[in-house]
Amino acid sequence: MTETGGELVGPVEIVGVGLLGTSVALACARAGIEVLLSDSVASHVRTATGLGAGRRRAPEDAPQLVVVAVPPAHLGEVITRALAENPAAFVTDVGSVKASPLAYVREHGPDDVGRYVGGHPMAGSERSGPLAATATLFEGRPWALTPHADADPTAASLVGELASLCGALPLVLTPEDHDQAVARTSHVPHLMAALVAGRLAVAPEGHLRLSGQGVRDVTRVAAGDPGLYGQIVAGNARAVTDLLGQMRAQFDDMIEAVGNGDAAALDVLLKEGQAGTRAIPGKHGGPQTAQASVYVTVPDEPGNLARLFADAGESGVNIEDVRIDHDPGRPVGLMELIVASDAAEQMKTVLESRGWLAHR
Ligand SMILES: NC(=O)c1ccc[n+]([C@@H]2O[C@H](COP(=O)([O-])OP(=O)(O)OC[C@H]3O[C@@H](n4cnc5c(N)ncnc54)[C@H](O)[C@@H]3O)[C@@H](O)[C@H]2O)c1
Ligand SMILES: O=C(O)C(=O)C[C@]1(C(=O)O)C=C[C@@H](O)C=C1
Repeated sequence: MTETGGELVGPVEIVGVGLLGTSVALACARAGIEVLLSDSVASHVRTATGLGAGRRRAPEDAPQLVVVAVPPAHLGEVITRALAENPAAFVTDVGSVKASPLAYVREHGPDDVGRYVGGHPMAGSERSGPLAATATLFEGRPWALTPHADADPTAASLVGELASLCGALPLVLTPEDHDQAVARTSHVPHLMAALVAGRLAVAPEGHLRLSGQGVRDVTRVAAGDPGLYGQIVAGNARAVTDLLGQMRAQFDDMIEAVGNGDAAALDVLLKEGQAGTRAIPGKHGGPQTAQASVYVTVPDEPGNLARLFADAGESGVNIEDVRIDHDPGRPVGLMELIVASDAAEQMKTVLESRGWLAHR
C-alpha cells in the first residue's frame, strides 16, 4: 500500500487517453501533478503528450493513483490488470457504468480490491479521442464516487480529491444506485435522442432546412460514438430496460392522446415533461434559477463575437450559457445568450444601445 496516505500527490497514471482520459490528464497536469500516459493505441499517447497531458508511462514508474478511462466493455479487465501490476497504487475509473466492472474485478482481481473505488464524471461530449479533450471538461459537473462495501477509505478520499482537482462536485452513491440513476439521466435520454435523430436521417429532401435550435437541443448527444453507447447501454441493460418499459406505456398513451385529439390526456404528459425539466438541478448543483434568452444577430466576420461578449460584459449581467445557430441563407449567426430572466431586458437594452440587433 502506498505511503502517501490520503493526499493526492501523484504520479497519476491515465490508462486510455481518449476524450475522458486526456481531459483528466490535462486537469492533473494543470495542478502540477506528474501524469503518466498509457493507451493500446500508441498514436493516442503521442497526441496526448503533444497536448501537454503528461509523458508515456515507463515500466519502472510507480503511480500513486491509476485512472482507467477505456471503453465500458474493457473496464473490468483493465482495472483488474492495473490492480495486479501496481500493488502499491490505488485505482479508479471514469466509466459510465459501475456495477458490472466491479463484479468483474471482484471475480478476477487480487484479494485487496479495496484499492479500487469507481468514479464517473457526468461530463463529456459527442466527440471522442484525445483531440477532443480539455482540462475544463469537468468544471462544475457532478462526479459520482461509488465505493463498494470493501473499499479502502484512503482510495475513496483520493478519488474525491481527483474529482475536486478537476473542478467537479464529488457525489457518493453505491454502484447499484449509480447505475439506476444514470439510466434515467443519461442512458435512456441518449437512446431517445437516437430515435428522434434517426427520423431526421430519412427526412424528405428540404424538410431539414426547417431545423431550429429545438431539434439541435434534443439530438446533440445522438452524434456520440455508437460503439461507445452500445457498450454503455449493454453494461446497464437491466435498469435501462426497466425504464424503457415504463416509457413504452407512455408512448402508447401519447399516440392515443394525439390521435384521438384528447387534449386533457396530452396535457398531462406535457406537464409531466415540463416538471421534469424543472427538476434538473441548476448550474454547480444548486437550485434551478429562472433563465431567459437574448438572441443577437452576429455578422459572420472575424472579431464580432469578441466585440459582442465585451459589450455584453459592460451590461454587468452574467451570461449563464451561450449557443450559436447559423442562418442557412445569410452569412450571419444567431447568438443565444442565456441569462437570469430578471436581467434579460437589461442585457437587451445595453446591446441595442451599442448597435446590436437583439430580441427576446
Ligand atoms: N464520452 C463521454 O461523454 C463520457 C463521459 C463520461 C464517462 N465516459 C466513460 O469514459 C470512458 C472513456 O470514454 P471516452 O469518451 O474517453 O472514449 P474515447 O474513445 O475517447 O477513449 C477511449 C480510449 O481508450 C483506449 N483504449 C481502448 N481499449 C483500451 C485498453 N484495453 N487498454 C488501454 N487503452 C484502451 C482507446 O484507444 C482510446 O484512446 C468510457 O468508459 C466511458 O463510458 C465517457
Ligand atoms: O454532454 C454530453 O455530450 C454527454 O452526453 C455527457 C454524458 C451525459 O449523458 O451527461 C454522457 C455519458 C457519460 O457517461 C456522462 C456524461
